[in-house]
Amino acid sequence: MTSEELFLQIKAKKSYLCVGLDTDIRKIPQHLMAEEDPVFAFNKAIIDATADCCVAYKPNIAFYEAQGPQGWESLRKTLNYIPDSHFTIADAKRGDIGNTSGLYARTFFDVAAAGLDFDAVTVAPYMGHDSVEPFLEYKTKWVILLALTSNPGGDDFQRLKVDDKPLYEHVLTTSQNWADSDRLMYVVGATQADALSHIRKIVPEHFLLVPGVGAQGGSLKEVSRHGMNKHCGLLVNASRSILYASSGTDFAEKAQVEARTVQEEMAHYLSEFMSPGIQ
Ligand SMILES: O=c1ccn([C@@H]2O[C@H](COP(=O)(O)O)[C@@H](O)[C@H]2O)c(=O)[nH]1
Repeated sequence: MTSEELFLQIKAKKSYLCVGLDTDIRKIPQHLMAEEDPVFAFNKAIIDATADCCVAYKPNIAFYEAQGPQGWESLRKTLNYIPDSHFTIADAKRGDIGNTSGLYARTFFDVAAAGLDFDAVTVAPYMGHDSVEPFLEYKTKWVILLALTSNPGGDDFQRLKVDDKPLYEHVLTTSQNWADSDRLMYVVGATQADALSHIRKIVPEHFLLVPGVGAQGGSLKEVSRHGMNKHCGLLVNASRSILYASSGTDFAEKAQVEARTVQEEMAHYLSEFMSPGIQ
């Protein structure tokens, strides 16, 4: 999917919500455990309930890998079920020496390899340009580099000063010099909203993937105020607050209510903070 197509979806739905499919087999409502593939049954119901409210889905690969071969199969079925209109992100946080990164890229981008065809994958930047290039070789795909993450330990290294600038700033500026840097997005945690205005000056056009609203307590309003650009430029992720809004048979209904509430708030911010605003 191109960024123009993504922006069209954002405008049509008045939403920049990414639903995180962090499906924990231990949290799936009991009645689904009798299904042949409980994880897929859960995801299917969540996708049916939330597709109108969001523009992207982000399965976190850890939740599927932890289930072994069955988990990879649930992931493949889930990805195939997501409507083509939605941007898909493999939150895998990969990155290794070049030839190994090449295999990670194949895993998530080449349908003939592992049966997966994501639009984007999250990548850790700290092994440098040759660890990221193999992902960027897929010319229709996106790489989402970790810049300033939402967790408390994110500050341990990412805000350390190197040549008077925080390390995350070097990630942003150095990666801008790489080939195909127009197909980079960046992860910035919602809990790091104080840094967003500064980050926007460094990468004014790029999309930011912003996890950390909902369960982690980040403010959607502050993220939108400081992070939005004229093409919205934000994908704000919520996982647990939507997936586990209820643990009963009404889980999908409650997930829809939660996703709709976030979408309505987003519609408001698109009018307020996106210049010239959305009609
Ligand atoms: O900085 C980061 C990078 C990734 N994540 C991931 O996003 C979701 C957040 O889940 P919630 O339940 O909405 O808190 C999860 O998959 C994380 O691994 C992040 O939180 N922060």
